[in-house]
Amino acid sequence: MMRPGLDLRPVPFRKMHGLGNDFVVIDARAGAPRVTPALARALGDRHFGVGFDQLAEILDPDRPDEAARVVFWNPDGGVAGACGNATRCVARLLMEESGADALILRSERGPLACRRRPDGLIEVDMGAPVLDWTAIPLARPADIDALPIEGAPSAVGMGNPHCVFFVDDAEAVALERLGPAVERHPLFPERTNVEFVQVLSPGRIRMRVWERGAGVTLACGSGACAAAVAAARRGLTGRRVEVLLDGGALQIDWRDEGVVMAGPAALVFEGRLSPEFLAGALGAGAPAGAIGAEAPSGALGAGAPSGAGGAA
Ligand SMILES: N[C@@H](CCC[C@H](N)C(=O)O)C(=O)O
Repeated sequence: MMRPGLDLRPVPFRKMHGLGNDFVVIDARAGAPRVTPALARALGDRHFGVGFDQLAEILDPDRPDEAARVVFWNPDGGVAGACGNATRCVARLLMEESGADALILRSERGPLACRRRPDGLIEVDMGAPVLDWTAIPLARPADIDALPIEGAPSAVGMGNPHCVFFVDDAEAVALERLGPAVERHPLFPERTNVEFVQVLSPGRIRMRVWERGAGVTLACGSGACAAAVAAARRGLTGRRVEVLLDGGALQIDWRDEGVVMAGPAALVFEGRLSPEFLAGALGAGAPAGAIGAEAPSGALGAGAPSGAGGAA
């Protein structure tokens, strides 16, 4: 039921995916109202909302050489510092909009150079891996190539934390049981994404993933980058690998300039969030500048990072 006197307008959105890692994309450029943690949680509900693994919010750039800023929300209402698959989706949209074959997006972790390859795949330089325990972050000093956790996983940061286990058979891993336990392991003060990796050959790995703030997903771009870095550091693979995920394959190349990921980006549908849904999602109201605010001002709404234990 809509609150009396609340004037909400439908909010356009797109549904996209990269290898089945699915996203709602909201364009909040040009002073359009901002996403709030409450909206992200309501919209992320696959029964009462639209459902997504992440919500990508596109914002105006603050540098002339960049196309846009992008904020990634998890369905728990927290903000993630990186999302490789959603970065490709946003890059595809903005390349189609501008006609360019290359552009720079900025996320919480910094600039991300994106380009469309001749084979149609979208390539993103995800930046250098974070290998310093304080920055991943870990709660205390530890060997990042053999953490003091059963199974001796690796820790790698890609703008978000990842805990990578090497296993003999990725299909046999009890992801739904182990994922949530490792996500909240005390060694990871901001929680962590969890990857289980089976090395198939020096150029190919199989990976299954449990995402922080989202659960089991069909693919994770930053996780594939982290897994490739962890495997190469252990000498199990070269620096160029194909990563086989439940939703398909990503190509990862750990170069001097950064970890470069290539994969598809698909548009599924476009829609509009109804005023009725927005009123229910926003409950007692939204802050100025946010979707559902009665007098949008363009002010930035801020969500707590998923790592800070969820959003307000
Ligand atoms: N699906 C993403 C990663 C999403 C972020 C993650 N859940 C987090 O909280 O860090 C990807 O493709 O990288």
